Amino acid sequence: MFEEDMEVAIKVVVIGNGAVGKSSMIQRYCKGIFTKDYKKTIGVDFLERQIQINDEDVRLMLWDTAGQEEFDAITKAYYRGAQACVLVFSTTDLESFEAIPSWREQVVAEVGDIPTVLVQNKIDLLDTTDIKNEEAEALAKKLKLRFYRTSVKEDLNVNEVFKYLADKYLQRLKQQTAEGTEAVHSSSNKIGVFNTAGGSHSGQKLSTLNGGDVITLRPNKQRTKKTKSPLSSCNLL
Ligand SMILES: Nc1nc2c(ncn2[C@@H]2O[C@H](COP(=O)(O)OP(=O)(O)OP(=O)(O)O)[C@@H](O)[C@H]2O)c(=O)[nH]1
Repeated sequence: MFEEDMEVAIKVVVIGNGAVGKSSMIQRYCKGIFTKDYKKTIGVDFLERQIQINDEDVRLMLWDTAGQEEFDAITKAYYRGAQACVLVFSTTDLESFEAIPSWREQVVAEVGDIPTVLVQNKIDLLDTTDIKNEEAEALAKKLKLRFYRTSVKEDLNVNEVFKYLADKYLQRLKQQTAEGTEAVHSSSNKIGVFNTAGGSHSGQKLSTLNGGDVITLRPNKQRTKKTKSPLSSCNLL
């Protein structure tokens, strides 16, 4: 479907109140680890992982935004250019559940209706929850979002969340391609393909990564035919 040697890169923002497990989820997915310590995210972190969806190489760039209000101004800027979104609340934090509609509104206001999932994390602690299953499901239905229950601690359903998003994103991309849409977009909230040549993004300008104004499609000269370990492409930037 896509030209050979093209690589699809998707900027995914992981959003939700503080301490719901956003950083842990990204670490689990990209590095395969879980730590009990809570270290509040300051501003924004970014990890990446490469996966294959139907023989297509997809690079997921996972942006970890702080859930704390004091970082609002910084994190808002990082929504720009997001192409998929994980909205997370915690099984043990009713407020984080109640905050989901406003997080969703904020995302839609910044980047439009991008592929999004609703995630209830920490389901290993279901015994202590004040959030009823039916309520969570009703919210997902109301927001028209796929709903996953995860335990980052037990490594439950984390892969599924990101696979679903990548799938959904590719479907939309293919649909646009089939409709003859240009793959170069001038608006940050449209679907596009990043030029990922160069491997790590640390040298790139943030304006490009952030969905600055232009997302271009170019050959990725660094791509090899070798099969990579899924965890080998994780870089902490
Ligand atoms: N029991 C349990 N604890 C978890 C799970 N996921 C994360 N935690 C713990 O929850 C705490 C907060 O996790 P973080 O990943 O730092 O939360 P965050 O959402 O990134 O927090 P901010 O950076 O403040 O936005 C940590 O102590 C984690 O170890 C889980 O699935 N189960």
